[in-house]
Amino acid sequence: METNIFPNKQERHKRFGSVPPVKGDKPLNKEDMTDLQNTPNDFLFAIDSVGISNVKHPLIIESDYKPSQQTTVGTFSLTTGLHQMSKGINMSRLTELLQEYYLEGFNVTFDRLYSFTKDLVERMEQSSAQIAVQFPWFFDRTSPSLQKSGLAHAEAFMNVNYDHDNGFSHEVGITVAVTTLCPCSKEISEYSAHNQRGYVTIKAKFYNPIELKPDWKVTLLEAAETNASSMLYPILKRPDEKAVTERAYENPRFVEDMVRLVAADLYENEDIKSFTVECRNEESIHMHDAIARLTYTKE
Ligand SMILES: Nc1nc2c(ncn2[C@@H]2O[C@H](COP(=O)(O)OP(=O)(O)OP(=O)(O)O)[C@@H](O)[C@H]2O)c(=O)[nH]1
Repeated sequence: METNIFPNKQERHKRFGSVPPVKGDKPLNKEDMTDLQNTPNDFLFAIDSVGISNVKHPLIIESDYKPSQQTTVGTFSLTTGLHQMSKGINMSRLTELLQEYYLEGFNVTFDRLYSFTKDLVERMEQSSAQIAVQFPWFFDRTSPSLQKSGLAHAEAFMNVNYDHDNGFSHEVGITVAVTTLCPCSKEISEYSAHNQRGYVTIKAKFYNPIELKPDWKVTLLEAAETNASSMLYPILKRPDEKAVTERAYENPRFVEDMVRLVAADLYENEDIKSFTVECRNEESIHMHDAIARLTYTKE
């Protein structure tokens, strides 16, 4: 092949429209640049939350199911309140703090998230801060008959807020995929019953999140899966498939049944203060979904 048939890279860029930078008169050093965000004035309103969302970042989670520790990818939202007299927050400090926590090994426990929001309030010189993180959680799952092991996953989230006046608040949750078999279809048909993949979403608040001993992810996962027609499995051989099919037939569930049965388990759990349960079935004999939702707060 003939070499040097192209102009060099700089020439090529020029040919494709690149131009040299203008000789500007704006300052180049940080200390000489205007700090617009920190210009004080009356900016009419205070703001509840301002910051960044859709931040992808690795994090560490621990679990009562195997693997007991894993690195996964979180999608973060990092925000603070903003005083009426401040024009803007210093957004670079949000990812700066995330990097500091990452270098220490960002293990997303309640403890660490509480500490993060408090650090954020100080760093941002505001009186409230919020962190919200959503991540896939992987766990070992063995098939019901032949005990074939594989990795399943659920989507989990943790939200923590801190403000000077009210302290900390939190909400955590999980979305779990399950099988639901239609009770009506089973009742009216000579044989078979249609079934579908259902998505159970549980949001919960705990009385004492910092001291919480059992893994909240496992608590919520089990509430969803043990009340479904069947849980899902990554690997199923023929004896396993038979077991799952028959178990689903023995445990038919409407979306209404799902949210009520899951709610009963959460009600009985003494660590849980309030919860919301939603079930969405992707109907296999319709083009639409069936949905139900239930919210409960203990006295
Ligand atoms: N407040 C605000 N910042 C934005 C907005 N859009 C982008 N920015 C960010 O502004 C950031 C730079 O601002 P600062 O964090 O205030 O930088 P700085 O003043 O050098 O940081 P400090 O030394 O910590 O005060 C960049 O990361 C931009 O992404 C916006 O709508 N509002």
